[in-house]
Amino acid sequence: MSATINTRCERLRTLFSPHIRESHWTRAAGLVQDTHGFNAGTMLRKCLIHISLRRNRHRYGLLRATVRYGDIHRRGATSTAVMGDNVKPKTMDDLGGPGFLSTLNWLFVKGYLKKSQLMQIEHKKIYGPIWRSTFGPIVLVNVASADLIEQVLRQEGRLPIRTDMPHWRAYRELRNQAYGPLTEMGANWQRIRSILNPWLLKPKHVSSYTDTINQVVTDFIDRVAWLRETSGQGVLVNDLAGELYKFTFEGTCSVLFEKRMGCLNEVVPEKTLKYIDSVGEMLRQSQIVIFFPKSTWPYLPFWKKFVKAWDYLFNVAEELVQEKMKEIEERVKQDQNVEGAYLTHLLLSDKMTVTEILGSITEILMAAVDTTSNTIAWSLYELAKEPEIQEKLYQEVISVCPGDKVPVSDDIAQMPYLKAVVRETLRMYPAIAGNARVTAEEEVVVGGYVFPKKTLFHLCSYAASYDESVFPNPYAFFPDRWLRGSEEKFKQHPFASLPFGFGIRGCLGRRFAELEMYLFLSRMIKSYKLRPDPTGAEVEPITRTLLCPAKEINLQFLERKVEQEEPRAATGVSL
Ligand code: HEM
Repeated sequence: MSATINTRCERLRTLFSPHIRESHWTRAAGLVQDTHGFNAGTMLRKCLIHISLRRNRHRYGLLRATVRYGDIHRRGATSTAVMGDNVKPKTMDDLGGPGFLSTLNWLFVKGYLKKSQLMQIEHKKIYGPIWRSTFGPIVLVNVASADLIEQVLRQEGRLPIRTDMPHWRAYRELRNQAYGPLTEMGANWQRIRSILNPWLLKPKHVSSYTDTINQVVTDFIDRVAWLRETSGQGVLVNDLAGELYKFTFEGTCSVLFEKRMGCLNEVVPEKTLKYIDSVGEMLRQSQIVIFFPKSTWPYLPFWKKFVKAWDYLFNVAEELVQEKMKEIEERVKQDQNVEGAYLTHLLLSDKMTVTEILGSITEILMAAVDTTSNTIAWSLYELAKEPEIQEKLYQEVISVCPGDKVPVSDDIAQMPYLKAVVRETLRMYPAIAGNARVTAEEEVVVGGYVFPKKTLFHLCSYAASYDESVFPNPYAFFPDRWLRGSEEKFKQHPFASLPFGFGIRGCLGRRFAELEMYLFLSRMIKSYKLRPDPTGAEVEPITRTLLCPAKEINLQFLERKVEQEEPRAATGVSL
């Protein structure tokens, strides 16, 4: 290494010594030697990116990380942390972005409160893929490209934190309830995830839920027939997302508690309807409460509604837990076998207190229902608009499961197009349009900026999954882009669409949700041809904490066995 570079190295080392470990430094210095002719600024960038991506080095290698960084840099996505020899790293204060008043203007005057997913795209156009914004007491750093999302996630630390969710946690403190996987943090979060994970994430356990899920799918198919006849002029199903909500609630309760709730009966129990309303209400109020400082919450009507909704969600879960405990006690008394499904395993394992189980079950049930039902609703909505894609899916399903054969989990492994349909739906309609991470353990470098510990990063998943440079023609529903061997799949960035999140803090219900969606779609497509709402109504997504349809999705279900002439004369709509 030349003397000049050595001197510069030492100067940079002094400046960044708290952030650079010896091993990182040695490696970065080696790189400078390899690429002589680079100036000290380039070297610094290499050092920083090396540090920021160090957990990445085994998988991608330092060279690729550096090349990636170079790409971002050339596109003007980040600002260099270097100013000749006067090296001054850029910080959060150097980031552009809307202040609090401007944010209020965007949300309440320009009307983005309900479509904040689109605000990600608009802000990215204005500020580039990294910007800072202020929401009441909260300052966050938004990252909206696959590269930058990767950089944040690779530095999430040993015990990742999504956000500290002060209002959700405050409810639990108010009512003396335990935190569940969504709200818990640190070592206790790790402990409860290690107990909750096996029966929801291990493939062999998840595939054991196939028959239970298939029974619920059968009931839903019957319900579709009933809805078409009673309220759909023989063909329509109105408010599909609402109907699917009942399906996922029933499916989740069957798997978690081995209990049928009667949600798919002709008359839906009052309790289920109230549960559905309470989840909606809690998510709506949650979005508003967070804008206000914690000290004002007790005086806010939004907070009271938020608390009331959570009370109901906890009450329903508590009843189910109590019931299961009684059932187990009875069986033990009668010397009967007490094997069972998810809740039974938790209760029998003795690794969590009953209060902890209640905290976790409430959150799991809440997290399971909206996410999966909306994703299925969007799949059906897109399939109805695209008869060719639907036909391709139908042909795949009947080639694996001809005649009356009901698909089971092993069959799904042979249905790549079905998986691509779900993947594409999740790209276009990610149930969580914006994920988050708080980098609690260390300072991090993202996009060439140095951020202090406890920075809250907003991962703009929606904007990233509509990035034209990763997904050409991003507004088109094109499942083929996910097929192995397709040209596009080859170029995709693995962090451009992460619908179930990432790493050890990733979705607890991913495998269960996927199985439920695959079984549902494969069976529905075998039974019915889908066609759009005869009125031609288009449905946009809105953000209500989760991404949801802005209005009812109504679709036509044409029976396949007795193929109907389409379109139905009564509708007068050409398809
Ligand atoms: C299509 C369906 C679903 C989608 C798109 C989805 C998406 C997500 C995402 C993006 C996260 C955040 C992960 C991260 O921060 O990296 C998450 C977390 C979570 N999900 Fe899901 N989810 C779905 C279904 C489910 C189901 C069915 C369950 C339960 C059976 C569930 C339970 C959870 C829980 C408990 C967490 C919190 C995990 C933690 O913080 O440790 N989800 N989900």
